[in-house]
Amino acid sequence: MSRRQDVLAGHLSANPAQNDAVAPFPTSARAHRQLPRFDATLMERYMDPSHLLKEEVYAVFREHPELLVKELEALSKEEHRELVRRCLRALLASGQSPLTLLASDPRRYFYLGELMSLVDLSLTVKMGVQYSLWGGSVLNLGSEEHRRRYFDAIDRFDLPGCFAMTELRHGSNVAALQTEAVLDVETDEWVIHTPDDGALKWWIGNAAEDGLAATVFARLKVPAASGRRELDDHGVHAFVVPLRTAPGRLAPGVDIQDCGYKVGLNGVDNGAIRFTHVRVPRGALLDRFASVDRAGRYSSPMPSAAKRFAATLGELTGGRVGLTAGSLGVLKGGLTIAIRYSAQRQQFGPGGAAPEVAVLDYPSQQLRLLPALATAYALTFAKDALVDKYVEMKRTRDEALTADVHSLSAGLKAYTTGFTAATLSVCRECCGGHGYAAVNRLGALRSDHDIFQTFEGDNTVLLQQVAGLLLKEYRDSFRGSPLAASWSYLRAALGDALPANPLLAHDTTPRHLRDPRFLISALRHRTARMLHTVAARLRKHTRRHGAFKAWNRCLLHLLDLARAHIESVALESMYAGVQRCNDPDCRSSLKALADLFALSRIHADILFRNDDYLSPEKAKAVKRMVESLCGELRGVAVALVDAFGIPDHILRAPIGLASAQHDPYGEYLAATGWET
Ligand SMILES: Cc1cc2nc3c(=O)[nH]c(=O)nc-3n(C[C@H](O)[C@H](O)[C@H](O)COP(=O)(O)OP(=O)(O)OC[C@H]3O[C@@H](n4cnc5c(N)ncnc54)[C@H](O)[C@@H]3O)c2cc1C
Repeated sequence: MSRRQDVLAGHLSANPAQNDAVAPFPTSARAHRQLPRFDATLMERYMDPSHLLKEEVYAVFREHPELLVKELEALSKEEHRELVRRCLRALLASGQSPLTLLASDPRRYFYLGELMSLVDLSLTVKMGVQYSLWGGSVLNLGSEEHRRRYFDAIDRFDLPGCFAMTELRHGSNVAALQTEAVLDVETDEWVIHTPDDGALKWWIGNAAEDGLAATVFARLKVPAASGRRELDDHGVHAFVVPLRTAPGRLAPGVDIQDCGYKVGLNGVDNGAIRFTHVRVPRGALLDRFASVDRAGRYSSPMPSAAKRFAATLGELTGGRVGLTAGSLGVLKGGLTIAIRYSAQRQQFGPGGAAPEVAVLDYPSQQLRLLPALATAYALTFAKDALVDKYVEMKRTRDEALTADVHSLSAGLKAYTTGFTAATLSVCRECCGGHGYAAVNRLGALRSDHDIFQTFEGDNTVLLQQVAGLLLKEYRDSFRGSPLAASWSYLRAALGDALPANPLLAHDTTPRHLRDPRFLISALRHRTARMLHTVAARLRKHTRRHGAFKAWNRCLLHLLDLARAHIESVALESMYAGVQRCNDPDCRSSLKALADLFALSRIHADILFRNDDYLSPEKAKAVKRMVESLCGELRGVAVALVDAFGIPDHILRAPIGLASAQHDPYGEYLAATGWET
């Protein structure tokens, strides 16, 4: 035995599972109740009523296996971009019309984005740019005339386009953008101009190679109403501007540079754009919220510039809903790979004739993967509820619902993408060394997905918008205004923002700990308490330091508040989903997942102890219950990821395939070039 093996052997014998010769299974101290087995197909149908679309679009890739490359990161950016174009064209040729879906059946549109995320995230993002952003801006910010002119060509990808908002110097602070659109009243044209390098449009998807046109966000300037020589600056508005006169040929006054290789998503052609006095007709202004007449007079149906700006950005919520769905697709893929692999990967055992233990039997592995699985389910229910609200908002144009969807889409996008990014690293670690092989995809998924936390609203900035809206609702609640649907729980909870009653704070019985009424009210209590205290802190600091400084003094508290709110909303969506499920076996697993989601959040947040909402014994009981639920769910964990219904030809990671459950290493050996 070499010295290295010797040291290793010494280390191994200290492993409690190895030493526990009497009862090696389960590997945790307690035996767990077993959840009833359920039919994974039934669960899939329950979770995913649109599975027919899944079969339809995944069939395209079964018929064209050449579109499914194993190691996308080995392609040059040019090869990868070409592959993405071919995938998109194959989808369109199969009869999909993404922009039509976005306009008339958003549920299916968002689902399509989620489905494409495991084909190739570059494809999801390319489609997001083309349809949610470029198409969405024309649809939602333009008039009927704009829609008539561009809709079909965008849908067919005959008019690839961009959403050119971000500049070199400003991303999150959209109001500070510097690109100009000045009206030349004599020629009745806008002059689009980049005043300095800080205003170069940067990171613009579809710009480097394909984009023929773009929705450009620029400061609208018209001759001053007073008739003086200077211009009135009405702030940032959206304009349709041609970028190329034909593929490969830039329009006059337009310069574009490729943003080059990125950390991921190299199948998307991001570019930087300079405009030098580019002239477009006055009708190029997307004029749903503001228009300018032939004489150069500006008017807007909105009561204030701030409201107009908010309405303009608010119309772009569809992109965030799409990113939430795409991020969930990746989360489900990562968990499918890690959980299936962990269920068949064996390391160590009690010795003798007993087999080695599957790594998923170790409580440490369970604690890393199963609360994450519970979260994936909770966020799926929350996303479905958001999509329903989005559909309803589009139908009714109700103002309160619009505010609700705006805030929920911002919060869920931030929470989901942050959670997925963190969980992909956990999944990689849980697969050990083989998780690091490119062919097993976790690395590429992690790199490609990472930027979901930043684009279409940086997560830290988005969470602040959620906190801001919560505070507004809080203030309104004192004025007796009705609360929007997602916040309505706060009215009851605000009265309950004081420490819990001592009897409840000490109840450690399993029945109580797994009672949805307790779990929902615990998360509600936390949000209400945070809201109450941060509102008081803000009031105090604002008097002394002014609003901007006061906000930033409370910033961490505000971010916690927004996350707490999203967790409350997700839990309530999930319990509603548990109740709707008719199959008792599926329902038992869903209920266990919901309980685990809630209890793991309570366990992780010291506020519940600081607040005496939980006594010390109850906090320990919560921890034990989290571990116990992980043990219970272990038996159905593989079925729960099978129910995500990701076909092997789409998942492609050899260690995570359904077929690898019968032959753990066969696919992997074949993928790495070994004959078996
Ligand atoms: C691959 C890729 C594709 C993209 N595609 C497009 C596209 O097609 N069209 C487009 O217009 N843009 C696009 N973008 C740009 C993207 O939308 C911006 O990067 C994003 O909005 C963030 O802006 P920023 O980069 O200026 O970051 P910044 O706002 O400068 O953020 C930097 C850091 O500061 C923090 N921060 C900023 N403000 C605050 C605050 N108030 N409080 C606390 N912290 C704060 C952020 O959390 C972050 O950590 C893309 C970017 C990438 C990388």
